[in-house]
Amino acid sequence: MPDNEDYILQTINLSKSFGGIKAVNNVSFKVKPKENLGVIGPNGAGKTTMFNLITGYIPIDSGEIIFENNNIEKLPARKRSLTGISRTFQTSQLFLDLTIKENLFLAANKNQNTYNIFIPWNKDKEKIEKSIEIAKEIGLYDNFNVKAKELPHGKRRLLGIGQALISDSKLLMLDEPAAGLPAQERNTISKLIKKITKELTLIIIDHDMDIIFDLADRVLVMNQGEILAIGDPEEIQNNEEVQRIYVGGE
Ligand SMILES: Nc1ncnc2c1ncn2[C@@H]1O[C@H](COP(=O)(O)OP(=O)(O)OP(=O)(O)O)[C@@H](O)[C@H]1O
Repeated sequence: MPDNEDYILQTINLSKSFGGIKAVNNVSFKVKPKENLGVIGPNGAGKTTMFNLITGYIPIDSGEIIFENNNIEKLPARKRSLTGISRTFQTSQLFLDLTIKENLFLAANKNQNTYNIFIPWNKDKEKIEKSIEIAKEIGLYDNFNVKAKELPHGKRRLLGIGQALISDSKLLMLDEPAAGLPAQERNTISKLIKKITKELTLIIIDHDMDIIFDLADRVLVMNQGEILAIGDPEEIQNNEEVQRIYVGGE
């Protein structure tokens, strides 16, 4: 059995109910450093709730979350993000009236105070350079001074990923980054994710199996709050129980 040190993230019997619904029920899994873990499952399976529990956006009912050998389940969301966990949301969290430059700069400053809007642009050379570097990485440097609201949907998603990336995250958690985008843009996002996660650990939720099977080293399948299966992409594609829950589905 490998030591805990071999894992960047571990959940142990993680559970959360909403009223009578067991949204996440005794979920235990481990993620290795730099691994890409895909998370799939039908609507309502508990995928986003699991993200919310790991990132601290909602409190757990019971269980443990261990990140780099430290229990983090009692830390508030902001402190978890400071340990190196960052995420995107299904719906955009951008400041639409601000430019790409400003959105990235604010995200870079979240260590001081979650999105401190009073930090003047031009005062922090290091963070400006980081914002430029990330804008180039996500392919948006040409739009650096364009307001987020003027960007098409696909570019907004890229900016959301840029915001998550800018804070030196070790574990990047992406919740349906390509949902609702046309095939070509999904492809662009998928390529970008592949490029940026070479040195990072990734957990990605998506309904697009092409994206998941292309990016993931392992795939975790959730159903009705529980883990139905976890394994390498081929194993999961051939798993009869997994096939059954998708029959007539997505
Ligand atoms: N804040 C909440 N209050 C009440 N019920 C909730 C809440 N959040 C989630 N649920 C319920 O918990 C269950 C799991 O929902 P969750 O959003 O985690 O599923 P999901 O797998 O992410 O689904 P989708 O693929 O549609 O995003 C569902 O039955 C959902 O209705």
